[in-house]
Amino acid sequence: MKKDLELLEYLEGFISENRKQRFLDILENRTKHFTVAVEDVYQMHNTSAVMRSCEVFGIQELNVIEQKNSKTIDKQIALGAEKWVDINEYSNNKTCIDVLRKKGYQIIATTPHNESCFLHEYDITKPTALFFGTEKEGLSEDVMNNADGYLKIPMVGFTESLNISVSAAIIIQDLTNRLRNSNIDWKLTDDEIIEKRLDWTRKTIKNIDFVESRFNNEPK
Ligand SMILES: C[S@@+](CC[C@H](N)C(=O)[O-])C[C@H]1O[C@@H](n2cnc3c(N)ncnc32)[C@H](O)[C@@H]1O
Repeated sequence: MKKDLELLEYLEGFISENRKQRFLDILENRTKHFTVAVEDVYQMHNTSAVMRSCEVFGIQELNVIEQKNSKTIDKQIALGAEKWVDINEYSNNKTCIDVLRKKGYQIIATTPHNESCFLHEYDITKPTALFFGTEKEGLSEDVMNNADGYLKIPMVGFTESLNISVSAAIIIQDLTNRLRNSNIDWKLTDDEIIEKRLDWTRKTIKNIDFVESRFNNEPK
């Protein structure tokens, strides 16, 4: 971590004060208390729109399960969000569930069908991984059967469901808003903040490889 801090200090010399401050301000609002997982969402624009909502509302990690398709991100829809959100990719839904459980998340399947919990009644105390499914089939049986709970946005119209990215935006906005107004310890740790500052600063400097090699070759 000491070396990371020295490197960060060095690299921050190559970006503006405004940029540095913007990173700090945004990181103040980032959280890993909630994470989002999308399962086999073959339409790239939907995954990209979900990622954009994660970025805008401060969710730092997006988990992408792709058992059937290869490309997941449409950069024209993501509008650069892919640069600031961490994407964890999985080729298997069970692995994704296992990894997230080990990290301490409860697995919550979002679904228009199951009425076990309405969005506004959801207890936000525990770290939660929110799973979203495809337009046609929704979430797989694997995820539905392994979930610790189900979450539903109440609907009063004729149509059976919302679009995945619309439902993700509604759920993420509601839950992160409640989180920010709670006493829950939801912020990134100091070490996580340093790691992201380093990552984002690296992504901002054009000739980063050259700049970093100069730091590494300097006598310490
Ligand atoms: C178009 S819906 C899938 C509909 C699919 N025919 C089904 O039976 O689940 C796509 C995804 O959006 C989310 N979703 C849609 N409407 C929702 C609602 N009212 N509450 C919670 N999630 C919803 C779920 O993650 C769902 O898997």
